[in-house]
Amino acid sequence: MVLVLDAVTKVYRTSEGPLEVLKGVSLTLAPQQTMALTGESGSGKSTLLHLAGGLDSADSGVVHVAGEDLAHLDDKGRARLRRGSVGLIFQQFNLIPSLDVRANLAFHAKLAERYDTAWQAELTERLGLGALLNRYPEQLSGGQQQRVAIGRTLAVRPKLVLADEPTGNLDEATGDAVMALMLSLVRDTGAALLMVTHSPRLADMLDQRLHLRAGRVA
Ligand SMILES: Nc1ncnc2c1ncn2[C@@H]1O[C@H](COP(=O)(O)OP(=O)(O)OP(=O)(O)O)[C@@H](O)[C@H]1O
Repeated sequence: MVLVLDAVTKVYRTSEGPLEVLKGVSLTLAPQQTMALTGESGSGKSTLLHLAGGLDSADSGVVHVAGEDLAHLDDKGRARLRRGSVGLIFQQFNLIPSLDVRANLAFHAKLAERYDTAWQAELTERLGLGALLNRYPEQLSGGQQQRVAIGRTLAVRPKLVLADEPTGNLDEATGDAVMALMLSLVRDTGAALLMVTHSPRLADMLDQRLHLRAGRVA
């Protein structure tokens, strides 16, 4: 399994007192499996994604990513996992403004020492970025920026891709095109995908759906 969550709980401390956001969530994701995470606003979807990506830690329960128990990793270990095994794609594209498209695309792969010229060229072509390599993020449309963000993530060939409303900032036609590209690339690399979405239509494009209701699997 690429991702295992077992009886995971998460409580946020707020000024109004403790807020129990995840109340014992379990799921497993095998290589090449794609899963949509749906649920109302506030049901805990992003929190779950952050725990799976080692961006935050659970209060109880087990989170295993690519065979590693996150509770046994220190900050350095979690950072290593995020660089190598886990790819994150967010609604905001989070490109580096001072780097051109070519350098943005290569950034994570170089950090992780996984830069592969042939794969980089294939990603550039399949994402339709060949003519844009010398541009800077501010000179790109939203759909183009998200294609760069997807290429940057998949350049590393992560085992697990975590995506939070990856097409949430795009119009429907652009979003659908970006989604189709992301799915075909994820499937070709054999990665598993966990994607938060509000859209039942987008959820239907994935193999499975997990619905959260008030911090529990519904
Ligand atoms: N760092 C935090 N501190 C306190 N409360 C938080 C924090 N992050 C999230 N919350 C609260 O936890 C609950 C779940 O948030 P989360 O972002 O996981 O929901 P979501 O299902 O992803 O929602 P949306 O669909 O609106 O993005 C919400 O009530 C939110 O206000």
